[in-house]
Amino acid sequence: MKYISTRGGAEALGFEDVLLAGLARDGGLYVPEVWPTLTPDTIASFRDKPFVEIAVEVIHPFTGDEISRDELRRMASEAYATFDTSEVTPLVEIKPGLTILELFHGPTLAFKDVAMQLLARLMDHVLEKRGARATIVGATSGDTGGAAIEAFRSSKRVDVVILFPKGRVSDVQRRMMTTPTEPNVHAVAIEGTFDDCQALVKAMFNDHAFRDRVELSGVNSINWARIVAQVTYYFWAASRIGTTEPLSFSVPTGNFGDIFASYVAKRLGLPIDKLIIASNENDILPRAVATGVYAMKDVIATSSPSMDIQISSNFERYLFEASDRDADFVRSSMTSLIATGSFELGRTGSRLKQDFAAVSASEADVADAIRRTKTAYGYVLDPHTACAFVAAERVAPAGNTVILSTAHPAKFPDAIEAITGARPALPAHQAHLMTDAEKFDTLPNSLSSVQKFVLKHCRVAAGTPQ
Ligand SMILES: Cc1ncc(COP(=O)(O)O)c(C=O)c1O
Ligand SMILES: N[C@@H](CCOP(=O)(O)O)C(=O)O
Repeated sequence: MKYISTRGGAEALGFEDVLLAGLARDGGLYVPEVWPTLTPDTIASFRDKPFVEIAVEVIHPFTGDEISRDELRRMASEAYATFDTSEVTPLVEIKPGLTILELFHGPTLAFKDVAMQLLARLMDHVLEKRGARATIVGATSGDTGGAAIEAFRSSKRVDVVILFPKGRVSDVQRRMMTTPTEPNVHAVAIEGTFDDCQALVKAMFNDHAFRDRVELSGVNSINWARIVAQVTYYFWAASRIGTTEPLSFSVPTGNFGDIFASYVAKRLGLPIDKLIIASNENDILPRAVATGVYAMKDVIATSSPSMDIQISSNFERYLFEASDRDADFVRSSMTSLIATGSFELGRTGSRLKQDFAAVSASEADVADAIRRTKTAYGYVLDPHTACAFVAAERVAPAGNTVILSTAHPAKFPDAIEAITGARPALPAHQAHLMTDAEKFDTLPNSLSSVQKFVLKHCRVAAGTPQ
């Protein structure tokens, strides 16, 4: 299996190289040269398989022979043993036809653990094989950072620097990044927004001398392996719901990673009815679907901070597909976005409307949904999941709809307490979190400052022997 860049100007790479590369050298995102498919019989056989086996079947077509099924199975088994349930991502039917897919049973209580726990094992495996080392620089609006630090904190071959927007993540999210004490993990508060953090990361990838010097790698969903590992739970959900009718999925959306994973599941052959993009008040995607123009506004701080995003990285992967793989169109759209803050979707706009429905949930909608589901079903949604609940109520067709629950409500205790009057407790394994000492640096939104920090802290640049 080879991967090509959405901007058409980078060398095609195999899975292991794409895993380590993160962003393509022309600034684009990697996608498979050819989409694999799973047969209806294979998909039907998932009904009797545990999560790990489904993951192996879904991921292996993307790794090809570079990673054997047995190696993949071993790594997936280890990764998902860190979850608090053998089901990994259990389903809860709250009313007939409406099911919550709980993706928050991993160590940092958000859906990021599903991919990150596997990604860390895959990266260590490949680096070990090559006798190499890597420096990961990641951007987070709250959850990717904690998941990455947790997954890589015992890695001997990887240093991790995570940039988060100062004052714009919850206390629990921040502490998951700032309390680990291992010397290879570093959290940095940036004086800016998540979009600024993500732009800094992309700028470091596009500075080839820097990139090569630190062996830069990425764990944001710009990394193809993140997307692939997130495709697994769409198949898992369908296998457990067990209907032959296509399902609809309502997906809380920020960086367009998880919803793009649902699109990949559909391309692989999973029968899907409607894919619903659920945004908070940062409604760039619903506006793009409605108007055919992708136009940035200032970011608004909401009770679902992880989705306070304007530049949805993975939308580029979708544009590439919807334009029938027109790399020139993708490149000029991305150039226009950076230069002017917007671009016209052109003919991809009608495809977007066919492929997705999109809803923006206001803060009042979110609070109302959290109160109503608590009263009606005794179920407390986190604010991100509540956006997906609101979206499903508005546009889901008849039939079975799955709402992706991307975080545990205890990650956002202040927001939940303000809405319901009750403060959700952290699970026992995180009970120490709010009293542990914190360690982090604060930097301005400046590429040179962040690069200096990375150079100072990463072992590759320091010349530590392999
Ligand atoms: C809790 C939570 N829900 C939803 C999202 C949105 O996911 P994506 O960025 O893949 O669209 C995020 C951030 O990525 C998140 O942390
Ligand atoms: N919501 C994310 C933002 C980064 O998304 P990613 O999926 O590209 O890593 C976060 O919580 O950090």
